[in-house]
Amino acid sequence: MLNLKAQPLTPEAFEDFGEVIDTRVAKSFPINGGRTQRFHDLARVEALGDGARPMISIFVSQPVTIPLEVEGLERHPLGSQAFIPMHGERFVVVVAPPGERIEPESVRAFVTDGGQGVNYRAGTWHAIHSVLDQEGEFLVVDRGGPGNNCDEHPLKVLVTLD
Ligand SMILES: NC(=O)N[C@@H](O)C(=O)O
Ligand code: NI
Repeated sequence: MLNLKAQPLTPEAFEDFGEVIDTRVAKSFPINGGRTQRFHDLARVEALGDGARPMISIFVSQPVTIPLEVEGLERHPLGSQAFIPMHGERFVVVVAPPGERIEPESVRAFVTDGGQGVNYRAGTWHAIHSVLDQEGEFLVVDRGGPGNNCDEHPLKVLVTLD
C-alpha cells in the first residue's frame, strides 16, 4: 500500500500529467467589445482513433472520505479527460505518468483549492473522480467514439491531507 500526503496542485507539479485549468494563472484577452475576458486554450483536448470526437458531460459526484483508499488507477489511451468544478469544489487527484506499468515511486497525489480544474493527458494514469467536502458538479470534457478507452491497473494508495 502506498501512503501519500496530497500536495497542493500547481501547474509545474502537474506538467508530466496534463494541464491545470485555472483562470487565476492563465493569460487572457478581451473580446466582445470588452464585455468578455477570454481565457484562451487552457488545455489540449485529445480525441484519438477512427470515429473519435470530443464530448462534454457533467459528473455529479458524492464526496469521498479522508484518508482516501484508492484501489487502482485507470487511463484513457485514446483521449484526454478534463474535470472542471462548477461551484468551486475541491477534489483529490492521484496520478502516474503514461506507460504500460506504474512505478510506485512515480505516483503523485494532489489536492485542488476549488479554483482549479485538471486535464489528464491521454494515457495518464489517474484515480477516479474524488470530490471533497460535499456533493460536487463537474464539467467533463473527454473522448467519445468506438474502441476501448479505459484501462485499469490495481494499485493500493492511501491518501491523506495536511
Ligand atoms: N468512467 C468515467 O467516465 N470517469 C472516470 O474516467 C474518471 O476518471 O472519473
Ligand atoms: Ni478517467
